[in-house]
Amino acid sequence: MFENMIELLKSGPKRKLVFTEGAEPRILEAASRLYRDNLLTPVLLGNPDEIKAAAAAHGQPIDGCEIVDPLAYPDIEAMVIKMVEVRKGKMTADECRAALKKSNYFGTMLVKMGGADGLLGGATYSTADTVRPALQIIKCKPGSKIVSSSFIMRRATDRGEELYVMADCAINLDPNEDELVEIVLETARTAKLFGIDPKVALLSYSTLGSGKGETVDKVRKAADRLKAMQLDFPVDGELQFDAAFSPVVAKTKAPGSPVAGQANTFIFPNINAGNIGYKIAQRLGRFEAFGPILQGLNAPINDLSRGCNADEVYKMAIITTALK
Ligand SMILES: CC(C)(COP(=O)(O)OP(=O)(O)OC[C@H]1O[C@@H](n2cnc3c(N)ncnc32)[C@H](O)[C@@H]1OP(=O)(O)O)[C@@H](O)C(=O)NCCC(=O)NCCS
Ligand SMILES: CC(=O)OP(=O)(O)O
Repeated sequence: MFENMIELLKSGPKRKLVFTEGAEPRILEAASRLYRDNLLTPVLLGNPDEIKAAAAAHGQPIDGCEIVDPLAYPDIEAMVIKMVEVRKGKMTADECRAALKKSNYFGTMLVKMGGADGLLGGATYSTADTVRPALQIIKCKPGSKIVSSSFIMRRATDRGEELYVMADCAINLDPNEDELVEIVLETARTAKLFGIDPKVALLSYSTLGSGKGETVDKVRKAADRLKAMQLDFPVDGELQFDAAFSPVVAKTKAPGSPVAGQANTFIFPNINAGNIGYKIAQRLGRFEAFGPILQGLNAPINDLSRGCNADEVYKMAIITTALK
């Protein structure tokens, strides 16, 4: 799954990736490995003395990394001026100056001003605190109305690698019908970037009318709209997870569906279902979970789960930088 991305990063000019939590041991381990493997130039944010002390304490050489201290940045006033302009009257210069003391806002502005190619944060920051500066400063790419997210779920088996996509498990709390349609289109695009041929199931507690309720209606209406589009991948819904996944159950619950029993891209009706669902697959099903990979954003900025390990940071850094 990573071979093409690694090849791309090794062969092209070195891209710079900002890490907002520069002194965090998992970040230091991943940054050291990313530089050693000649994949990218890590930009570690924080106090240089603290970062160097943490790197030494954990035996991580970081000679190839850049260290930038938001509290001692020489061009901070230019950054404040740009941030006030981008926030369009929503933040004063003093508010921007205060926000830029924090590495989540500083790192996002560094990307906005072209000082780095992308950003990866969230090893200690919550998702909301990692993503909010990106929503406010980087904003949606042309043609997108919302930023959403997906997880690539991977598990090695005797028969090779199992790959699935799950969305939106991290950003939109309760997407409406329009937002669900956009999440499906963006998630199918993400699936293709990872070499997955998407077969998309819009999940619910009901299969094709077996249950009733407003949330079922929302999912079915979104699925009906998608089915009416000329898409180059199959979509169906509303489907329960067993009907979407199991060919045996699909025969009973959704015979004739182009997706039921073979879905590989699962769209949840809300963030409760999505976040719980992907973590169950990760912890009970022993899937590796790569994400949340942000979709619809104007620059490559990604979040980590606070439960991530150094290897997951390493892989998310590759994904973030390669997908620029
Ligand atoms: C993403 C999130 C932080 C945004 O919430 P928020 O900061 O309260 O949002 P606000 O309504 O104040 O909006 C802040 C800005 O972001 C924009 N925004 C909010 N949600 C957005 C979305 N889904 N897509 C694009 N822009 C969005 C708003 O338009 C606003 O922009 P503006 O300030 O330029 O007008 C919130 O939806 C959230 O907490 N999501 C769940 C995160 C989480 O806990 N996940 C579970 C663990 S992964
Ligand atoms: C994606 C996610 O759930 O993040 P965290 O575990 O940090 O809340």
